[in-house]
Amino acid sequence: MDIVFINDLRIDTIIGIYDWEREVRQTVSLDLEMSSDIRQAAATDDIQYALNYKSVAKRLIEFIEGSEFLLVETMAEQVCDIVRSEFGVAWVKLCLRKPGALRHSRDVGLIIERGERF
Ligand SMILES: Nc1nc2c(c(=O)[nH]1)N=C([C@H](O)[C@@H](O)CO)CN2
Repeated sequence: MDIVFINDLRIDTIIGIYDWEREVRQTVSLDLEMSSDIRQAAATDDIQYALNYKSVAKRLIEFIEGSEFLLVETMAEQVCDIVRSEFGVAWVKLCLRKPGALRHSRDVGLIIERGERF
């Protein structure tokens, strides 16, 4: 299985359960691994046969900048839904970080995998 990845995609958004978090935008960081058979893109050298990481990033930036989730769990599920349903990705692994959210820790967050790994 081939993987197209995006690391440390940083996006400012409203996220969190506390009152102050509903007022101040915070940064979340996404690492994404997406299954993609790269052979046709490699054989043709044509972007139309590739999973375009720029298009994925643009869509996720637009989505997350406009969102106001309470939990990182909800954001993570919806990000994976978008990647799978809009970009035809069979399997995705997402690490979503919320830097500075917990005192004494660099970041917190979660790692989820959705779909079938071929
Ligand atoms: N499992 C989770 N735990 C917590 C979350 C969350 O989204 N998922 N959120 C918070 C607060 O918003 C926190 O990030 C503020 O410091 C606490 N725990």
